[in-house]
Amino acid sequence: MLSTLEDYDISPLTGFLPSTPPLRRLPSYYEPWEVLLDNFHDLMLAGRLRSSINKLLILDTNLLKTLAEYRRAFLILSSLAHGYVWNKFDEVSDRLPACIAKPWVKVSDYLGISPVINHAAVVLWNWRLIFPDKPFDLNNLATLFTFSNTLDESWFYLVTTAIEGFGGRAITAIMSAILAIKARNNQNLLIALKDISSTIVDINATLQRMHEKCDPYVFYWMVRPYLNGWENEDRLPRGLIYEGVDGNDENGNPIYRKYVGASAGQSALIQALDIALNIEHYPTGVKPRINGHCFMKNYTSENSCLRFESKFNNNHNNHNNNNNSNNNNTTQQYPSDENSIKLQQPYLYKIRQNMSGRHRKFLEDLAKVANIRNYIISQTSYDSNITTYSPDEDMEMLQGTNEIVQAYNECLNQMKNFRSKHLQIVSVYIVIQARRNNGNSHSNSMYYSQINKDEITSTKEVTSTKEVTITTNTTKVKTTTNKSIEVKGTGGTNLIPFLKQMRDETMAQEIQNPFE
Ligand code: HEM
Repeated sequence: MLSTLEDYDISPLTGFLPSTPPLRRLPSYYEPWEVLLDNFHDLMLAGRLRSSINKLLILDTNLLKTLAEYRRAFLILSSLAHGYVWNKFDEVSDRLPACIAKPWVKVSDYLGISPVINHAAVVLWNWRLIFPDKPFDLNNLATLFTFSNTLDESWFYLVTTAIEGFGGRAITAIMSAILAIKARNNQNLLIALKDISSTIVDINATLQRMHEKCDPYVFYWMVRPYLNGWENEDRLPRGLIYEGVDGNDENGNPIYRKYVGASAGQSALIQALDIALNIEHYPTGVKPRINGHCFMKNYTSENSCLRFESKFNNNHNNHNNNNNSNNNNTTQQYPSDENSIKLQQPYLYKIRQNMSGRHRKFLEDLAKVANIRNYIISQTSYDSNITTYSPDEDMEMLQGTNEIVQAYNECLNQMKNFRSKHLQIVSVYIVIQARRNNGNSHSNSMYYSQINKDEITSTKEVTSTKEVTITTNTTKVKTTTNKSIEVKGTGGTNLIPFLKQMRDETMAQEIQNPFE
């Protein structure tokens, strides 16, 4: 059973965003952190960000009192940490000094979140209202911090913040749908489904505005590098040392941690919609199978994959292979009991560690009660021969069910539209940018296009497949001689097949309307 939204730190008005704008300054004890953030860009430009951070004293996190203060502390420490590690004017650092690492781990523990930059830090807890007396709206939002000090980066976060702002409506409608099903009130269910789909329409319209003020070049080359984590990261193959936190292993070597960085894929809102609508996602290259055997490699438990088959025999398990560096036995993620958690897209589970603990708990609890699709299917099997209703009442019920099926399918359709638009965005903001590095310059950015060529640190040819891997300071691109390109996502995912499958799985849940 679900607790109250408040227990999950969700607002019926603002969803996963805090119900009041995030705190803009910590109490005076934490002024050294705040001052460093105030001067972040100047210090970086002057080549003094790292040396200034190195001089910080280790501050005591016990003086943080409220949730808002913890969130602000998380934003500051994440920004300073990622600025320290990925500082564009220096070599990448594989160690984070204790003055950041120790408080960051403590604050993260409190929030139930991994100590790495995430969607919550840059989107949920990184905004203010320009006119505080005016409503929450994309045209009334500003960011608190950006790495690149560009309007493009602000816009990238704020479009996403505005999307999260629809979370209040979406979650309220989801809760209404669940209550309506409990009360077997189809009229209320219909209203709730229509609310959900109209909310997704607004989300999609907002997503479309990304192009207005966020230049793909700026995003890819000046922003994205700072959002990287230290897992599946060529420049930090062992991860990052959190000094003063983990100590050394039995051989006396420092212990490294690995985490994936920030991605809007960590939006609890989108995952909540998927869960509520019973949209199921599977490992890339795997599709459900009604009866049969699982052909996936690395699965020792036959039970855990009975319902699945490999779609592409040799290209089926990118996400598993890429995302289990802390977990050698891939079967551990999936209970063999099919009636509990089904075999799911592992990356989506993994990135829940980058959501706050209470939001993660909401998704887990929601999954236990989400039954909209099954309920609607049960309604479509209504048999007029065995009811005692009059023919008129029968007809009314059939029409009602018909409308509910259509309303549910429309929700799926809007989720598919979201994913189609998102795929276009990813192509423009990532894939085309990655290709640009492969020889083409950017007309407006001579300086950076020059840097990009200079940044190429190695190329490796795999002669059998004619693949060339180009490694730069900011990305890794695998290309073939005919210029086709494979680009990785935050979690090391082969992102286009992953995102396309996510889109296709959305419509796979469409309910056939028996009344049409
Ligand atoms: C310039 C804009 C954007 C870019 C370049 C982008 C890029 C990506 C990439 C590369 C992934 C693959 C997984 C990963 O690397 O984590 C991804 C996944 C995802 N992104 Fe975005 N994204 C953008 C904007 C947004 C926005 C505004 C949202 C809204 C919340 C969003 C929601 C998602 C979701 C939910 C996923 C998981 C896959 C899915 O559910 O279909 N993205 N994104």
